[in-house]
Amino acid sequence: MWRRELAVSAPGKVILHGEHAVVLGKCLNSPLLASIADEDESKSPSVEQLDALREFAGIAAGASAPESLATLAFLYMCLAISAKYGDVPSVEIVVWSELPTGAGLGSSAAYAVCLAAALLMVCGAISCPLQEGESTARWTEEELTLINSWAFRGERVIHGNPSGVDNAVGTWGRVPTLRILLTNTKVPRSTKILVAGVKEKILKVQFPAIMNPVLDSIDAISQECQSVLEAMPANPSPEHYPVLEEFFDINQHHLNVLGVGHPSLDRLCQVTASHGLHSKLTGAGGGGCGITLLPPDTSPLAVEAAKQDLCACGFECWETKIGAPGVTLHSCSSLSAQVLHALAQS
Ligand SMILES: Nc1ncnc2c1ncn2[C@@H]1O[C@H](COP(=O)(O)OP(=O)(O)OP(=O)(O)O)[C@@H](O)[C@H]1O
Ligand SMILES: C[C@@](O)(CCO)CC(=O)[O-]
Ligand SMILES: [Mg+2]
Repeated sequence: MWRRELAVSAPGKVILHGEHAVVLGKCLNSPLLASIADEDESKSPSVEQLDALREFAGIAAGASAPESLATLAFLYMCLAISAKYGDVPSVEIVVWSELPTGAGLGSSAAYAVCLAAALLMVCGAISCPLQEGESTARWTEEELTLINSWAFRGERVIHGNPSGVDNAVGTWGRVPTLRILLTNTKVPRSTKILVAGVKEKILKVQFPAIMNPVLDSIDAISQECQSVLEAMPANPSPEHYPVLEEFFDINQHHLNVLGVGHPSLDRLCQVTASHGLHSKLTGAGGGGCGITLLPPDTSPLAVEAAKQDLCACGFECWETKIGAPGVTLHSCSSLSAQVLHALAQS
């Protein structure tokens, strides 16, 4: 029997500005996202399709356990891709994530992007770009667009009403820009429920006039932040940062107004502020992760002290840079021992 082992990876994401506003039609100014809006089949899967799959898999309506949503997304993608491009051959799929799931870092989109790429490749809808002897390879722009559109549909299963931002980052990646501290409050939350809560709040009779200006302001912050980042040189100097820090502070307050804050995130912001650093939640909020901007002149001692205080709150933090390549195909022989070990345990 012909047998080949391949690995597909996709990055998670950190949203600087625009979470929630993007679901409500703001901030969609990137050509990547325009391609999502143009996607004819972006309304699928239908409610009926999902009901039928739930019945088939014995998953109760409204079930939100991670396994149920992951299974449903897999079943939908596998069947819909088979129906459109020809049968998915017999495959064994092992999934493992280095990202914390349900914490605001786009784990659901990374999962959907990897599944889309793997399923489309095994049924021949996209090529297998890895040549003999290569350790990694990426797909063509046209193939990435197809991967992204199927990942978006997978996201719809897990998340209900995704904007498409997370799967676009998982597919195309992002160039490195800023140094940040990424903190996981470890407070679990569901993106689906938080996004639905914001929608409900905005639709209340008296609220549109109150909430729409908040969304407009978040949109303006995203646009201004983009202008500042575009004007920044590769090695930015400290004077570019005060305005970015103010954007963080203002947006964090706005997100609290939308109802997606959490006491753990307030604590995170207070702790970092006591070391002169500015933070905001990232992703859907309600717990999960926060990001702290680290300007180039931040003293290493201040970063260390902030990390210690955050860990003392029971949080976990990493110093990192925003930026990663998008979905990538790897030969199994090139995977690190740590990844191979994790896959063997999955
Ligand atoms: N490695 C994985 N294996 C299986 N399912 C996964 C995996 N990673 C994520 N998921 C699915 O994604 C769900 C979490 O998605 P959710 O959108 O709530 O959080 P997130 O994507 O981590 O954060 P955000 O959407 O705010 O960036 C899980 O409940 C599970 O169904
Ligand atoms: C809250 C949200 O804006 C970001 C989740 O990472 C949802 C989305 O864009 O789909
Ligand atoms: Mg998600």
